[in-house]
Amino acid sequence: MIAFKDFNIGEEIVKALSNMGFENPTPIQEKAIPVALEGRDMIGQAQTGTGKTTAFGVPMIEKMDMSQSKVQGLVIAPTRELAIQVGEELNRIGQNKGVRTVPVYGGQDIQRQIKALKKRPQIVVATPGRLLDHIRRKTIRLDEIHTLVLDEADEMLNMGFIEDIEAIMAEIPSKYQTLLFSATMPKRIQNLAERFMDQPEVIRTKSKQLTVENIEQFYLEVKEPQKFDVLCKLLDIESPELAIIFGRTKKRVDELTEGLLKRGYSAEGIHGDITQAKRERAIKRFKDQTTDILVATDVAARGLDISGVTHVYNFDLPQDPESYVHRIGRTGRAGNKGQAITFVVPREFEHLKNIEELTKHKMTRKIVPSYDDVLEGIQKATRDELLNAIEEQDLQKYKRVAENLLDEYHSVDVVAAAIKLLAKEPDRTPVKLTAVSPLRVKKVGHKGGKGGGGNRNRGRRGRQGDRKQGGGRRRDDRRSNNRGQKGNRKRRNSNQ
Ligand SMILES: Nc1ncnc2c1ncn2[C@@H]1O[C@H](COP(=O)(O)OP(=O)(O)OP(=O)(O)O)[C@@H](O)[C@H]1O
Ligand SMILES: [Mg+2]
Repeated sequence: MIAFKDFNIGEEIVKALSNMGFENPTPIQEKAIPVALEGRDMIGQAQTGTGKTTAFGVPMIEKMDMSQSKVQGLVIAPTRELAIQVGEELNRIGQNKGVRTVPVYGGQDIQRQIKALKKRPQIVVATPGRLLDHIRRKTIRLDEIHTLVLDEADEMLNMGFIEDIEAIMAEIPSKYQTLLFSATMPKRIQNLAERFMDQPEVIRTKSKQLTVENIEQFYLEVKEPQKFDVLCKLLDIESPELAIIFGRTKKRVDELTEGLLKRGYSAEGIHGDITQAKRERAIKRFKDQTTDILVATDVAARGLDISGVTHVYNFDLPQDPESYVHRIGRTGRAGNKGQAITFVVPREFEHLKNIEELTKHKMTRKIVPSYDDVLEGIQKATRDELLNAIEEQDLQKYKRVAENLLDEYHSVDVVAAAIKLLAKEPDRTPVKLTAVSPLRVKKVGHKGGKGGGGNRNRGRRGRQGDRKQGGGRRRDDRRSNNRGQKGNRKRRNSNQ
C-alpha cells in the first residue's frame, strides 16, 4: 500500500495530511496526484465520498510558490457551502506550508471578501457569480493563476453555468493547468470539457458501479398524498442519526420542514432563497448534530461532506439521474455505511429505470410500513436507549426504587411500563403538503451519453453545439458571455 510520503510532495504537506488523519491515499488520490503533479490537464472521476478534494488539493498546494504574493490557484465550485468546505480542507492541507485559501461566494458581505483578498491568499475557492463580480470590480487578479480546478465539473459545465466558467477562463491570461473532478461525467460534458483542455488525462477509478457499495439503496412506491406520512413512519422506524431529505422545489422544502417540525422532529431546511447566514447556521447545527434532519433542494446535493449522515431520503425524485448519484452520496462517505431511500410515484417508474441504468445498480424494493412496524421500530429504539443507559450511566441512585418495585410487581410489567413511558408515540398531527406533479418524461432526440436519461437537458439552453473550438480561452468571447450569464444562472437555480 502506498503512503502519502511516497509521492513527490513536500514534508509539510505529508505532515498536514497526517494531522488530518490521512496516512494512505484513496484510489483516486493514488492515481490523480502523480498526474496532476506532472502539470497535465486532467479529468478525474471517482465515486462520492472517496477523497477527490484532497486529490486536487495536494498537487495544487505542492505547486504553490511561497515567494509569490499573488493568487496562483483557483477552485470553482457550484454552491456556497461547498466553496466554504473546500476552502477549509485546502487550508488544512496547506497549514504547515503556510498556503492560505480564501473562499469567495455569493450572499456574504463583499467588503469582507475584498479585505480577505487584499491579504494575498495563494488560493481562492469561489462560486462563479461572485467571482465574476470580483473580477469586474478588479478586486481579484487572475494573471498569476497556474492551476484551475472545477469541482463538480459536470455541474459547472452544464448549460446554466458554462458561460460563467468561460468568462472566468478568459480572464486568465497565462497558460494554466486545468483539473476537473466529479463523481459523474456524462459523455457530452466530457466532450465539451476536452475542447478547452490540453489533451487531458482521464482518470477513473475501476469500479463498475457509479455509486459506492456501502450505501444500501431502496425505493418505495408511494402515492403523492401519502408521501409525508410514509416519510414519518420511516423516520420513526429507522431513527436516523442524521438524515438529509431532498425535495424538488424551494416551496416543497419549506412545507416539508414545517410539517416535520409540527410533528416534533428536529428539522431545518436549506435552499436558494434562504439567506446565506441562515443557510450556514443550518449546516452548522446539522454538523454538530443539534438538528437531526436537513431538508434541502439539490443545492445540498453535491460535494457536502458531513459525517454522521446515515440516511438520505429522496422525498421527490431528482430531475437528472446524475443528481441521484450525488444526493445519495451525502451518506456512505469515507468507508462509512449509509442508506438511501427513494420515493417513486406510480407514474415515475421510467425515471427510476433511468437512474438504475446510469448507476448500474438495482435498488431494493421496500414496502410501505404498517402501523405495527412503526410501533415495533419505536419500541426497538427505546430498548436501545434503555440498554445504553444500563451500560453507560451511573444508576446507583435508582436501584433502591427499582428493587422495591420488583418486590411488588412482576419484572416484565415494570419494564413494559417503563418502555411505554419512554417510547415516543407516533405524532399524527395533520400535515398537508401542496401536491407536486410527477416528473415528466421528456423524450429527446439523441441519447446524451452514458446515462441516456430522457429529460436531462431540461430547461437548459441547447446551445452547446454552437460553441466554438477552444472558445473558453478567447477574450473576445467574453462580452457576449457576460451578457448571457445572469438570465442563465437564474434559470438554472430558480428551483433550488
Ligand atoms: N486519504 C484519506 N484517508 C482517509 N480519509 C480521507 C482521505 N481522503 C479523504 N478522506 C475523507 O473522506 C471524506 C470524503 O472526501 P471528499 O469530500 O473529498 O470526497 P469527494 O470524492 O469529493 O466526494 P463528492 O463526490 O461527494 O464531492 C472526507 O471526510 C475526507 O476527510
Ligand atoms: Mg467533492
